[in-house]
Amino acid sequence: MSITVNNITKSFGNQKALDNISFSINKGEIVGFLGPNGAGKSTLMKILTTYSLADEGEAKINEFDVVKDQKNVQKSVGYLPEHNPLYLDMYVKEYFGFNADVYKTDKKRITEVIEQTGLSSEAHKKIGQLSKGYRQRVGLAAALLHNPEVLILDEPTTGLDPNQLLDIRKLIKEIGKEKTILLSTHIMKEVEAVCDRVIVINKGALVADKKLKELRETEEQIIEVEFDYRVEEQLLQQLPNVATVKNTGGFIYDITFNTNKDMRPAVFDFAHDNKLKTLQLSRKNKNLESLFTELTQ
Ligand SMILES: Nc1ncnc2c1ncn2[C@@H]1O[C@H](COP(=O)(O)OP(=O)(O)OP(=O)(O)O)[C@@H](O)[C@H]1O
Repeated sequence: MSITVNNITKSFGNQKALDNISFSINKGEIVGFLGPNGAGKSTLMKILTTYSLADEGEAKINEFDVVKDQKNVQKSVGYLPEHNPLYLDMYVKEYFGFNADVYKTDKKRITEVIEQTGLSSEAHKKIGQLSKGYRQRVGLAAALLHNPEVLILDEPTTGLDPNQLLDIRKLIKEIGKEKTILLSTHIMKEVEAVCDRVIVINKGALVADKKLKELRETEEQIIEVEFDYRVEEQLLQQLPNVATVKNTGGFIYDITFNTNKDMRPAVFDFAHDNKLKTLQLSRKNKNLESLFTELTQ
């Protein structure tokens, strides 16, 4: 296992920031750690990277205990903290040189990470002169410098413009081909774009741990249909697997089904059997964003 979290609990005063959290992450997975503000994401990430201690439970990175074997944990993990603290007066290369000295890393890695994170054109500049997207790249490069197997990224795309956001997501996905990644975010779309699996926490408790594929399969299906005539909603309720029926205006209906099976043919046959004409018929999947809202409400 690359990351193991066993019954971790952490309180600040009488507030429980983490309440008995457990999960494990296999080598090579890219996992989204999703939760609203104050859910406890950063707190757990600080515990995993040895910056903070849990009150109860245990956690391991690459089988090294985060309390008993801190040095090996720090060697195994690269961490991009929230707000990406950087020395703005340093030149990019100078900053990596400084980090390489602190972590006793081979300086050859500097050129490698500059290339890997697409920083070549900016490497001669001061960090303070860089755009936010490039500063994120510097943070990522610094986390990669000692070539760790596991990366822990705390909200790596917050505050980026849409283009920078896409670039950084692409870069993380690329890096994820070689590393295990746990990245925190508020945004379900980000998880969809980058991750294979999502762990959702809310108010310190784990509320979901699913592969994206599974989540998509459990989604409800909504069929939007327009007939040429009014239909009693009760009649539509008789279709198999119907959860709800809603008239959304005119002769248009949103029918929600609790099944993965494509229900468009059943709706089409229903219209035919009831001597109705189908003017339009489309399937909409309940999006993952609304699923997140439900889980964290
Ligand atoms: N050092 C601290 N002292 C007191 N309370 C803290 C401390 N660190 C975190 N907390 C509290 O613990 C809870 C969890 O905070 P945490 O920063 O882990 O949430 P988060 O999910 O990372 O939120 P965000 O998405 O806003 O960054 C919050 O209520 C926060 O105020």
